[in-house]
Amino acid sequence: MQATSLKWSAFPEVFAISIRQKKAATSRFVRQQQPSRICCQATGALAQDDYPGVLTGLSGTGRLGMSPSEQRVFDVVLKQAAVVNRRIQENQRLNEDVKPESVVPSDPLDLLNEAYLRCCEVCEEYAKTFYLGTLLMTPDRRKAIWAIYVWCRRTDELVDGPNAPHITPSALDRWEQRLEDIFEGKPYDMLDAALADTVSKFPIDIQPFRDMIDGMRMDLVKARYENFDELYLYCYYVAGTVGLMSVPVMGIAPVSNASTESVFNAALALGIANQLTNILRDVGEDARRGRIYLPRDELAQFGISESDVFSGRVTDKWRAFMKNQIKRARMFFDISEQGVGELDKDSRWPVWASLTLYRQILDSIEANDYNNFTKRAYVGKWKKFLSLPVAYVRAIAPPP
Ligand SMILES: CC(C)=CCC/C(C)=C/CC/C(C)=C/CC/C(C)=C/[C@@H]1[C@@H](COP(=O)(O)OP(=O)(O)O)[C@]1(C)CC/C=C(\C)CC/C=C(\C)CCC=C(C)C
Repeated sequence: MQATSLKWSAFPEVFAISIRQKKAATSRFVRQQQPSRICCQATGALAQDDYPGVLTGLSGTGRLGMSPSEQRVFDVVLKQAAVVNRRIQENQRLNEDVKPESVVPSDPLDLLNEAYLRCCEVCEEYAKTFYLGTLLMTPDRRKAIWAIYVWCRRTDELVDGPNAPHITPSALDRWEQRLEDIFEGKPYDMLDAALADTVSKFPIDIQPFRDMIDGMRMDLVKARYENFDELYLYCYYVAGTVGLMSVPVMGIAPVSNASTESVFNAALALGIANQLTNILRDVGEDARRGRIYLPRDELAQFGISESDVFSGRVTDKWRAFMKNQIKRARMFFDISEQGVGELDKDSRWPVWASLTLYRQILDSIEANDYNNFTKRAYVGKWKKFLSLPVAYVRAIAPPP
């Protein structure tokens, strides 16, 4: 495919992204109608015993003992689960066996076809492994995931892309207005049109999208995190939201007995785990941009100052600090693993694949003797390649 460049007319100053070139619900969710059982993620401490909520996983303890950030996020999780549960009830009332209908009408000139094709190309270009995983999903689902991916990528590029220095809060306000328009069925461009179509077909709520934009706002003004609670909120904004956006599309296995809330909770945990891993991998790179995405109080507990982070020396204190951070990221991966098997069977492979690959980055940081200042932790091609069949085997196992 040939490389072309697509400028966004609405945001010419923001960035250009390079591209190589109804029915009611589309997912069938069968839920156990029982009170929500959500884990709370006690964010302050690091020892396993100090995480009363985290390790209870899918049968956790609700609001009790939650930090302010957790409560904020917990409310969004409940709202997302309610949206999905409402759709299930509607479907049951209609007594329909709802089957996904092709989101692409048969008209060969249809712009929607083209819109999804572009989303597909962006996804293939920027996230090859993940793109391969999506090919296993049903056509409707993969198109929807591509559309969500593209919106997330564009949002992230606003603060991380080449035009990031020119981004102002008002540009983000305009981006949010555009989001509202998408949800009202008034897309601004082709890529927006794909998302507008997606959100009209799947029970997806706007809140995680708004929250991701809030995360970008946060990134514009904030370069330090006092404690893990602050960092947790940031991770939710920029990555936990992705999990919440994805579950309504991926669907929950009809044979699953887990509550909708617990599956959303696992998805949230996977986003947090991925973002924490990203942060730990990129400490040196971020420091060179004057940023430290590490809890300041925990650095202090280990006798590490800001200037130590900027000087980038791997000391025993640093190794000890990093061990704890890696342990926390792994806990979030562990929670998320409990939810993957509950997803619809066609959706599990890309999730297992991305989970396995991201998790291995933590191993690679350890293998680099915790030098995340000058050595980039990465998963080699062969390891990546081998992870795919392993993920596949896990994906075909029935829900626990
Ligand atoms: C199947 C699957 C993995 C679906 C998610 C697809 C999707 C919509 C991805 C959007 C990713 C994106 C562009 C997010 C923007 C913000 C951002 C950059 C977040 C970081 C991702 C990695 O980014 P980057 O490309 O910069 O990384 P590299 O430097 O190239 O390594 C994040 C770290 C967050 C990504 C978060 C997720 C993919 C959430 C995953 C959770 C689910 C899919 C839910 C699964 C469900 C259960 C029940 C566990």
